[in-house]
Amino acid sequence: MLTFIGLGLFDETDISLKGLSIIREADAVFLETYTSRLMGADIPALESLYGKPLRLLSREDVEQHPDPILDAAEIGSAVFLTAGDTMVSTTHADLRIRASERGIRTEIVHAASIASAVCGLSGLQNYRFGKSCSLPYPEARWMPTTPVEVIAANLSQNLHTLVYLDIQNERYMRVPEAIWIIEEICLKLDVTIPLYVGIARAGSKNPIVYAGSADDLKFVDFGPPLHILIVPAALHMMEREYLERFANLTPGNYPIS
Ligand SMILES: C[S@@+](CC[C@H](N)C(=O)[O-])C[C@H]1O[C@@H](n2cnc3c(N)ncnc32)[C@H](O)[C@@H]1O
Repeated sequence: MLTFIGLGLFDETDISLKGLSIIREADAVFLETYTSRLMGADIPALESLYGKPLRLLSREDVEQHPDPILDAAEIGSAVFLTAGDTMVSTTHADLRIRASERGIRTEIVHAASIASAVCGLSGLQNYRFGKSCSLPYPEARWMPTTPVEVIAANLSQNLHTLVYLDIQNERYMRVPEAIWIIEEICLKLDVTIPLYVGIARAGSKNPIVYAGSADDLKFVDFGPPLHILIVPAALHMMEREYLERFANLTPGNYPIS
């Protein structure tokens, strides 16, 4: 049996009671830390809550060499843990398919995801989001323009864009550096983004949400990671009022629908 369990957004207390009891009964507990992280909990805190040692997995372990996970699930009960919801913006559907091909039963225990948390924190309506994108750190001369192409396509259809920010080992992309990168790509593609919403530490006691132009947000201190960015389409009246109340948006020169 292989159970995919979401850990929620910030620390060890964000897991569901259902998820926790399955982990406590499990024979093998795997945790992947490359798609997202619980920034408010370290590995010893998780192990102490679960009463189990964790086996940490890299992207290669999951995507290229998943046999140790599947072997454990074949002979006993294995759990596969991910921050957020295990099946949101991750590649874990592939692992579930591989398990099924080997005749291993699977189940999912859902959890809060950044994809839904951003709606509550920003007031931007869930049904108005288009395709999301990921923003990688540029490397040497490599700076893919795809994220801005996705944003521009969404803006042309009056849809919001959720931009996931890169995580590389202990390096976490912050909102201001993401905006610098996006604005540089915008210059190349001749795209204008009038408004951004930056969010830090969703699920913690002190999430930060700021809305403003690139020039406003490039210099805001959002504090420690994780961070995420939204490029809103033209705002509905209630979205605008929400951002003014909860995200320091100053009434100004941005599109209203
Ligand atoms: C690829 S997504 C994985 C989403 C995860 N499976 C979920 O359902 O929440 C990871 C990215 O989402 C953003 N993110 C995840 N959790 C966050 C949080 N608590 N606060 C702010 N941003 C977060 C970061 O940009 C991070 O790099």
